[in-house]
Amino acid sequence: MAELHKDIERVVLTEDEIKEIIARLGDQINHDYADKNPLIVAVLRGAFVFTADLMRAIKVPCAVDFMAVSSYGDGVKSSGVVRIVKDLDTKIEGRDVLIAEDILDSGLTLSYLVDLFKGRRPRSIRICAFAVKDIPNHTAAVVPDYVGTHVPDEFIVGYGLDYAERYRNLPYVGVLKSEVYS
Ligand SMILES: O=P(O)(O)OC[C@H]1O[C@H](OP(=O)(O)OP(=O)(O)O)[C@H](O)[C@@H]1O
Ligand code: HPA
Ligand SMILES: [Mg+2]
Repeated sequence: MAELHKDIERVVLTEDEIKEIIARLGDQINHDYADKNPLIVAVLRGAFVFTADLMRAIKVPCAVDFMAVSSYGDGVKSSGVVRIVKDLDTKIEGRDVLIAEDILDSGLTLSYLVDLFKGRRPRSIRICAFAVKDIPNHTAAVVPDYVGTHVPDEFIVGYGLDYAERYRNLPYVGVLKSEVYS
């Protein structure tokens, strides 16, 4: 277990727990895409760590492309507006698209991307979310096809997830001490 960063209140997912999640998601995807050649779309920046691990657990032929969007900026709350920073380079018409996302929180980012991609006429479109935040009395507009784990309704960092671009490099997921952002 890596040494705990001084800004982390507590660990939510250890490195070992993350490994188990990746192995399970890989098994599910390998089963469901056995005769397919999916295009994995990593949603940058947050999903780059998760996607790199997930790709190595996927044994079927697959390709990867990157879509960079941003809605949180340097804060802990969504701005409510999803900004495209970088679009895909791949034409997705007729492709089996699998979106790899680090976290589904308000659901705004994923519902925006699904709507955008649907207009490009892929053969299928599915979502693999590493973490889904359990927000009381909130029903997200999208339901992922593959869910790594559920996380509590707190701002978390690590394993690709940032606060103001920091902490993405932590190998575990943890809750940030509130004094860091308040
Ligand atoms: O469900 P939502 O409320 O839309 O939140 C989830 C999105 O927010 C984060 O991205 P962010 O905008 O912080 O960009 P980043 O990936 O570059 O950190 C995260 O990586 C997801 O993409
Ligand atoms: O809890 C979170 N942490 C980091 N980035 C995020 N983007 C949405 N929710 C979160
Ligand atoms: Mg972010």
